[in-house]
Amino acid sequence: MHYAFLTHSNSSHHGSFAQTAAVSRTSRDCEAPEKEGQPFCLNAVVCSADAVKQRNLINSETADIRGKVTFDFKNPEALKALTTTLLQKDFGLQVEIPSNRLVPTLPLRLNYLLWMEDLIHFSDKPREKETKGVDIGSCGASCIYPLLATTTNKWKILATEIDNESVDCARRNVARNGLEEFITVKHVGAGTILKGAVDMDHTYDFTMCNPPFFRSERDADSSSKSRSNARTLPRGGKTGSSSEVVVEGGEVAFVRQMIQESAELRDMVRIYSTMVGQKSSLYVLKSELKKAGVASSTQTAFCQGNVTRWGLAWTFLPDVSLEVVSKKKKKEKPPMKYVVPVPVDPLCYTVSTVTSKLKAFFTQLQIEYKECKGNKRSSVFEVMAHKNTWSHQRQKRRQQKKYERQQTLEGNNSCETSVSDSTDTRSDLKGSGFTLPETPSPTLQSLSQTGITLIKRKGDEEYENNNKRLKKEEDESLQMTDDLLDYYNQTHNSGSPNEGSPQSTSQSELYSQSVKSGCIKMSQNLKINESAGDRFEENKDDKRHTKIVDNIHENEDCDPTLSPDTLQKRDDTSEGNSNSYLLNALVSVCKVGPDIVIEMSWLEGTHGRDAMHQVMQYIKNNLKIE
Ligand SMILES: C[S@@+](CC[C@H](N)C(=O)[O-])C[C@H]1O[C@@H](n2cnc3c(N)ncnc32)[C@H](O)[C@@H]1O
Repeated sequence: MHYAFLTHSNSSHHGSFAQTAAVSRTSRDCEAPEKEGQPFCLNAVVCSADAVKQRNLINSETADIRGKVTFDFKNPEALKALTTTLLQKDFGLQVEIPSNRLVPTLPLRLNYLLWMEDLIHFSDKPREKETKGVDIGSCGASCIYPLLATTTNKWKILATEIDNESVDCARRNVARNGLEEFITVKHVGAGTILKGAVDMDHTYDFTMCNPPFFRSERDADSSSKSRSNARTLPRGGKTGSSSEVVVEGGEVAFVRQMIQESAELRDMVRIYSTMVGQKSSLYVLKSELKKAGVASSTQTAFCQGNVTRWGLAWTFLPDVSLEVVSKKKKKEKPPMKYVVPVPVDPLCYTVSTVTSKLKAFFTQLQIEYKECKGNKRSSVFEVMAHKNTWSHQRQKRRQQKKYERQQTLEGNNSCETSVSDSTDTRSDLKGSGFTLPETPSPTLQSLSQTGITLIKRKGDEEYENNNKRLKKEEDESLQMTDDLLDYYNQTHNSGSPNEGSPQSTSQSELYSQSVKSGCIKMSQNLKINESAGDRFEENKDDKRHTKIVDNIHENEDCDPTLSPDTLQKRDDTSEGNSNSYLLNALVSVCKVGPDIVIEMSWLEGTHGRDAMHQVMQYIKNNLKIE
């Protein structure tokens, strides 16, 4: 007989619970594909379940026609025997569970504890201090959370419970495992959740709670009509007394009271948390948290097989950033990495030097940043950008130069037809007989932006070469624009361009021809790159290609003669509104062996990961340590 054991595979920094943890499925379930987004992977750890057999968990009547024996998950006695067997086998715990009490399913309990571990870890609690927590009103008869938490982490737990019978049984379970030094079981009155439970002379690292979810016996009955039709019936049998799972007002009322009491206790506890049984409750409770004025909060989903529960945590301490924990876990793709090159003076090659440079860039680019962590070996920031300040850098610089030049001219020249801006220059030039191509530069601009920052793909030589050539040609052509303007300004200031010398005509013709041929070449290149892009995207990501093409069109509208301000305004308006982030990412600077590595993990943003790539490119281009 083989059982599928769940192994936690996506968590945890300390690697505790890396051991096989619990059984929750039959071997038949094990063959079923995992649910999408499920944070656990089912490692089919094959184990001989002699102990399970010995305790008659296997109902031979449930053997199918091929003689395959299955586990009877509907049978509360079988569930109880399974849980106690696993606690013994995997954690060395001897646990008694009375027949009329809740049988804890281990994967869910472990999920919650692992999340708690992560929260504590990221809350930067000093390592040397022992971890003290409270298992509020949910120690139950088994005292499951305190037993697991102390066995695996040596945390000290105050476990509270209102039910007399459960309190007695929980105390026996603690004593049976010799854990009195770590766990205190406290009998509390029903009217209080936190205030009457915690010791006012102490501070705690966390509180946790698996509250009664239901407001009535009827709700608790899985076969009742109150259950939505969209939900499949639970596979497991019902265990537990109504006093354990039912509370007036259901979980929302229970947790609401908990939040209100936490607002009074505030900093006495670093992180408050609770499990939530229904997703709909989360929305209500999150607004309660807002009302209570918490400093930060986070939520997560515990997915195990068919059952999903949610975790909600909050803090009143401003230095505990819970959002970062959930965001860190949310990131689906590996972070972007950049190994900072060693400078001439290796003494400057430190995390703090790189960190200060990054802070300066963020300030310069108007990217908000919040330092989450900082020490000699690493620093972590959460960065938020509302607008794109890093694109069009070259264009903006060039525009700025032109402006400055024109301003100098205006200062020097009282001529009526002085150049006021590049658009005027264009029309003046037209009138003057110079042939300025109608809109050469939009194409160039579009190439500048699409070709360089958007079309670029790793590893495709043809692509890289095209981009390099585009960049070179663009530089040349734009340089010519500047030269032409210079030339025009010179001739214009010294008289009418119509009176230009043969030299001026030949220069303008030369210019016009080169720009034209540049444009033709570039449109060809654009096509080449587009088709290379097509090939690249064919089996990959159609959206990406659409995006490239969209950007080409968007950029074709771009007038190179726009003022730097107008350019910026255009960036601002095209890049989303003030309520949404264009980019929200985590940036870290870490010492990894001899290297200093900058990592960027995308969290969210209206422009996807492109914005993060662009900011990283900006850093690469500009980071000079000396
Ligand atoms: C859903 S059970 C959870 C039991 C156990 N922690 C587990 O996860 O299996 C909820 C428990 O909270 C207890 N409880 C309900 N209200 C309480 C309160 N105000 N203070 C303390 N315990 C309470 C119930 O008696 C019950 O044992």
